[in-house]
This record gives sequence, structure tokens and C-alpha cells, in this order.
Amino acid sequence: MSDIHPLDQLVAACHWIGAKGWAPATGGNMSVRQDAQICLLSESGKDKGTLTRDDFIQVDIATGQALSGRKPSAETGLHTLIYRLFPEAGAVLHTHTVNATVLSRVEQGAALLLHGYEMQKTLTGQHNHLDTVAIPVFDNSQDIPALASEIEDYAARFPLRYGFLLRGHGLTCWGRDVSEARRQLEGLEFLFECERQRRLLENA
Ligand SMILES: CSC[C@@H](O)[C@@H](O)C(=O)COP(=O)(O)O
Ligand SMILES: [Zn+2]
Repeated sequence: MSDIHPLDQLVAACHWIGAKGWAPATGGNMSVRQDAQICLLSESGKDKGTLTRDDFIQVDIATGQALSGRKPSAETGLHTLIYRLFPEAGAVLHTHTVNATVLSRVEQGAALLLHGYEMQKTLTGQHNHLDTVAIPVFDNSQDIPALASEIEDYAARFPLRYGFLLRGHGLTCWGRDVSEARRQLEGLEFLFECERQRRLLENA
């Protein structure tokens, strides 16, 4: 367990995500759980690759309301949903990568299926490239409460283990701590790149 404060770990993760180009033009949002009731969410509209500790806002997980007058992410409701669904979730990362944005539009089905990749084993609980990893894809919406409700309904019927894609928008993933969330993000992004290339080459 790291002796670096979780918020400082999250700030470092934001800089890493920014350096990767995975949160362009203020896209993306990140959070860390403070306790069972409160999470710390990135402030809306900021460049996520240059955030500091002061750019995170306390939000009530049960209500989605900020404890101060500042505006947390437009997608706060998706972060608080994850923290309510998964008490073990300690950090949530949302990114706007080209791979996630394009693949989620090319995939017309309800989930992006990943199969046959050794790097599936980077995902928590995955031990075999022969397994199929399903990443659900939801149509994008500006109505975050409605989108959160749709995702909650899905999670009541199907496993929601690694993250979900918003069509033409990006990826939201999570972990028990910042380190695991970073690994899930990096693993999924690698797999998305492989799958995008595979589909391009197979259709060439
Ligand atoms: C640059 S617009 C993108 C936003 O609408 C949203 O999708 C996003 O990821 C960032 O919103 P934010 O409110 O800054 O957390
Ligand atoms: Zn977004």
C-alpha cells in the first residue's frame, strides 16, 4: 500500500493521462474516494493534465452534490454511481482517447468483446487470453442522471467489472485504488488499440 496520499496519487495519474494525450481539450474527469460518504472529483472544464490538489471538489456520494459552491465534473453522477455500486472502488478515471471514441462507434453491439489477447491478463481477475472480456457500450447522452440509471440497470443484470464505453465519447474505468485504476486504464487502452488495428487489418 502506497504511503503517498490518494489525492496526490490521483494528481500524478492526471498528469500521466494528460501526457498520454488521453484527456485532450479539457475532456476527461477523475476522482478518488475519501470515505464511504465523500469522493473528491475534478473541477469541471479544467485541463485534466495540469490539475493540482486544489482542483478537486468534495462531493456527496449519495446525492452527487458538491459540498462547496464550485462545479465538479459534468459527469459527477457517473463517478458517484460507481462508488455506490462498488464499495471497494477507490478511484474512477474517465478518458477521451481516440481508440475508445472510435471503437465505441464502430462497435454497434451492446458490448465490445475482447478475446485472444495476452494483455487481457492486466485486468483484475483475468487469467487467460482465451476468456472473453466484455466492455459494455452505452449510447452517449448529456442527460447524466438518465445515463447513470441505464448503467445501474445494466449492472443489476450483468457483471460490470472493468469499465464501460460511452459511444463516440470515451471510457470510464475504476479500481480499488489509484494504482489499480491506472493499470485497468492502461490495459484497456492497449487492448482497444489492438482491437482497432485488428479490425482495420482484417477489413483492409
Ligand atoms: C470538452 S467537453 C467534454 C465534457 O462534456 C465531458 O465529456 C468531459 O469528459 C469533461 O467534462 P468535465 O465537466 O470537465 O469533467
Ligand atoms: Zn467525457
